[in-house]
Amino acid sequence: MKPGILIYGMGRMGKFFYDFFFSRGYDVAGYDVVPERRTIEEDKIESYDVIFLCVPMQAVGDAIARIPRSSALIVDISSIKGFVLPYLDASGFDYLSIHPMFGPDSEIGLSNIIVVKKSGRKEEEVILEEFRKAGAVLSELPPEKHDAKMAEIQGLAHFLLVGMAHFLAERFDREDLKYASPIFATLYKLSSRILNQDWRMYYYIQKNAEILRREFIKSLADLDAKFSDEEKFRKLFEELGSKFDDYGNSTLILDACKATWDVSTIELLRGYIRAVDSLILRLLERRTQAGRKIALHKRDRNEPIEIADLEEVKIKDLLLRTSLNPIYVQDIFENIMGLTKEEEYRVLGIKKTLAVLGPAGSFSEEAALKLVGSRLPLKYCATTDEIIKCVENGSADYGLVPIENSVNGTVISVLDALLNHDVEVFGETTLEIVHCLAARRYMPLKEIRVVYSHPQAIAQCMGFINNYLKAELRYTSSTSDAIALLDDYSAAIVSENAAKLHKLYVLRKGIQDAKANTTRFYLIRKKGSGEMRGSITSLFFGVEDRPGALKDVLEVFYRKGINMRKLESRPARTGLGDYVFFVEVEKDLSSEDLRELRNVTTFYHIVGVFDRVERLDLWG
Ligand SMILES: NC(=O)C1=CN([C@@H]2O[C@H](COP(=O)(O)OP(=O)(O)OC[C@H]3O[C@@H](n4cnc5c(N)ncnc54)[C@H](O)[C@@H]3O)[C@@H](O)[C@H]2O)C=CC1
Ligand SMILES: O=C(O)C(=O)Cc1ccc(O)cc1
Repeated sequence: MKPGILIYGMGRMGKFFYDFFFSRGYDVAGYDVVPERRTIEEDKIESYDVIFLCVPMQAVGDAIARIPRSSALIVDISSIKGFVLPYLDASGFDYLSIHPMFGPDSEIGLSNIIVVKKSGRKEEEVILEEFRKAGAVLSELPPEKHDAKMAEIQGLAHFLLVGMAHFLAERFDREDLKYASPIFATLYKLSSRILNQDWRMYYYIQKNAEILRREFIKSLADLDAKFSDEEKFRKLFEELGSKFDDYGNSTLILDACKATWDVSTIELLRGYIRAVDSLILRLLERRTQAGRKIALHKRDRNEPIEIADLEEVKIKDLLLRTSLNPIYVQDIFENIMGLTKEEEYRVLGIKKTLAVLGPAGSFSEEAALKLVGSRLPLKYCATTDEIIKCVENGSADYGLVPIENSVNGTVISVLDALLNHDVEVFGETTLEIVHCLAARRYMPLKEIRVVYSHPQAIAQCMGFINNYLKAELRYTSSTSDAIALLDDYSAAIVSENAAKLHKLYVLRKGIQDAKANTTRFYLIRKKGSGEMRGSITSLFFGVEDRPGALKDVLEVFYRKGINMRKLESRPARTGLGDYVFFVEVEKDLSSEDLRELRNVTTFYHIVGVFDRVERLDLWG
């Protein structure tokens, strides 16, 4: 069970952690002295398992005194521990003290988090693991060492930046930025970033750095002397250069380079866009490079290369942080993730494909994505016969074929093809079929003049059509044809997946008459390409043309207490009245079962032994 999380103090960091946990599916609430920032009132605080204390450092004593006593775990995120831990120690609460080494507008996945004190509570590990999963690097420092390190890391850095701004304030103005170099522009931006935040936190950071700051000022004076002497200067550069050698090719510099431009004319704006595009390209290369490393790392640990749920969370996270059109942003990032994944498949030598009934946006694709996330390239086929042939001839490793629908019954063509091709069933999955009425724009139902769709989809939605629409019905041979024909006064009946893919507006969802409309799919592979294992067996068999022949077979199942889930008869194609039977039984048939079957059939052919599959195991 995920712990319920209360954010106490909904300012900059509070809002950050609220969004962070919210997008990961936690029950999160916010409380603040400012009533408009609250999502709950004070009397509900007690019901949360974890309280993130996100008030300013000077308010910690007061805040902790006001929090109703409970068994909640407090999480302290303050910048300087010496000022706040005494209050937490005296409070009687269990607490976890961490220092997120990033501001609210930074990326947690590129950041460090220092763990300063742990209480040993189990909620602690859940939270820390969530940070790790997001990509943060966790390290540990006890409180005193933490504060000493922060004097160096933040105290000195902020001092230098504010010092530079202070010194230049009278002699430098914005206009001069047109002369800026990348290094200057970066420093200038960092000073502005600090100076435009609440001064109190920076004051506490400096208060913690007072002694070090004095030492630093003294060392600057010594340095001045070294800077005036060529030999001393050379020596200093060489010594320090060999110690500080992590320069790399920082994108901060790349960013600052063009960001100093005064982008007021159209030519400069065009140039600016070119620079941004090239920056995006460099970043995409880096993302792919990182993906490549992750893929190799995961292969060594025998882990699946991508977890689809994690991608969804990543995209949700991004959408929370932008006011750009979410449909485009989602699309762009799905593509970016696809790009990285393609690279991962390439480095790992994964060429496996899963053949499904296309085109993109089909129900079959939806079922496939449930099984493989986007870990496996899909091959879109025009017919189920094509899928089965692709699997048989090796041009696809796996296939997904619909075997029955709760409304329309067995898919006969698939059944027949399974008997006649060298493929085997190694799993099954089901998909709830939900039809949507979708259009190119939002419109009231009465404005729709034409509805396009596949005859089967229209047949499944006649109740809704008769009750709510006054539109002409036009049949198309596929969902994509229906979508291609749309204009501003027509709608199409399509899956939600297809509506999303084609950026259509979903006017109504779930318009099918039978509210439980489920399709069952078989996962197939080339015959003999894997172990046959599972609790369900599918088989064809033939019987002699005499009374009671089928009964004898069914009796074998009956006698052995083997439950039958499906029975179909198909013409044997050897003459009128000759039949082949297809059954699914709930057992992995033993050699003894098969021996008995042999006695009562003219032939039998096992198509598969399998279980229900939730995720397709790529490494198996
Ligand atoms: N801003 C930053 O870059 C970072 C801040 N931190 C730490 O995070 C903590 C919070 O900082 P920010 O989010 O920047 O502050 P902030 O000033 O943006 O937000 C503080 C929030 O707490 C509320 N508040 C004040 N007193 C309160 C009280 N007694 N009870 C309830 N709510 C109260 C305020 O109304 C405000 O909404 C500080 O301990 C800071 O050192 C840590 C890392 C980075
Ligand atoms: O972005 C930076 O470099 C910061 O320094 C932001 C920051 C401010 C306060 C903290 O306690 C941690 C990080």
